[in-house]
Amino acid sequence: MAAVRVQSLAGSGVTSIPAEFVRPLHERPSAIGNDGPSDHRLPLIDLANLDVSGHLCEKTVSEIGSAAQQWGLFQIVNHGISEELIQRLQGVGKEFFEIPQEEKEKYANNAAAGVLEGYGTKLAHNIDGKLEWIDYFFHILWPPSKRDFKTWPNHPPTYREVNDEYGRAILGVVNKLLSALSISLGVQECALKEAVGGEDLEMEMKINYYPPCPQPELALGVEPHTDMSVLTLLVSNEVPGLQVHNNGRWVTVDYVPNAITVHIGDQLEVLSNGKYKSVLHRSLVSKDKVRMSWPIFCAPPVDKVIGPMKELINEDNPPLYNAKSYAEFKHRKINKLKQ
Ligand SMILES: O=C(O)CCC(=O)C(=O)O
Ligand SMILES: [Fe+2]
Repeated sequence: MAAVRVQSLAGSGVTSIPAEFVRPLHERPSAIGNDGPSDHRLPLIDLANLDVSGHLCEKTVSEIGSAAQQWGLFQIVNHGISEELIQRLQGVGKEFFEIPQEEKEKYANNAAAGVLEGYGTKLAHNIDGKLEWIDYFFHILWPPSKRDFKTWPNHPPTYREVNDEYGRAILGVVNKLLSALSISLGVQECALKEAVGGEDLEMEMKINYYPPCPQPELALGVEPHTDMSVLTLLVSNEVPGLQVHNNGRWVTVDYVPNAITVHIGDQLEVLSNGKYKSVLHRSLVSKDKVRMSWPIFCAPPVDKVIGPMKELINEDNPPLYNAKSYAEFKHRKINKLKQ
């Protein structure tokens, strides 16, 4: 049976949301502790001076390191990716979601069978069977040898070239961030990149499409989670919705034009032996606007064994995490098994 798409449901003009989308009281956006004042500004880091003639600027490195420790999430500006390229990326993603439903269904994935690439809608596999107000598109972006163009949108025709260009540009930013995060840990500049597979590092593109929701106060776009990745780099359209959990409350991430939001993922928490925090985050939906976001998940190849970096372990700092292959980590996380 074909999945019911949230975009179709929203487009059918419903004025109340089906029961599966109604979150329990404590999860709702307005629950106590969920709507605390955003008095804390999330770190916004200017990368303009990060790399001056091959030397990483100490001040910027320390800003990145502190943000990774205290928040596990930060926004970066002057990252070197043009506004024009980000707009083109968003343009082709938006165009895909605007094609007729039956055209989109030609790309349907089969998440239940483990085929994640393609067009999808989350199936309920959380304990209370709740659904999320979101459809998505997902495909491997990097390395080029792992791309399967059959799973990429053919429409619009420029989808491939724009994503290729954006992927290459993002990889440059990822490399710089991994260098800065290594230095801030006190290990060699190339240490993290090597630990996550070097040139075999993989990047996955997800396009999140959150249709307008008649009862946004009862629903969630994406429920609270941490990303399994090393790093996630995300751009969104102008509609806010992403929230991060910090000091016992949810803090909304402001929309900053042309900024990229960087999440520390589970693999970096493990590699840093807990110094960097994999950030708990979720997203809310809007009553009358479509929200879209484009996270890129940077991950090790599945056979890469990830554990706390040896340089960080000594008598006073025992390893806090077990080493295991990324495939094993994913299996445990998806099946909610102990790591
Ligand atoms: O849409 C967002 O801002 C966040 C989405 C997210 O957390 C995810 O897709 O993993
Ligand atoms: Fe996420």
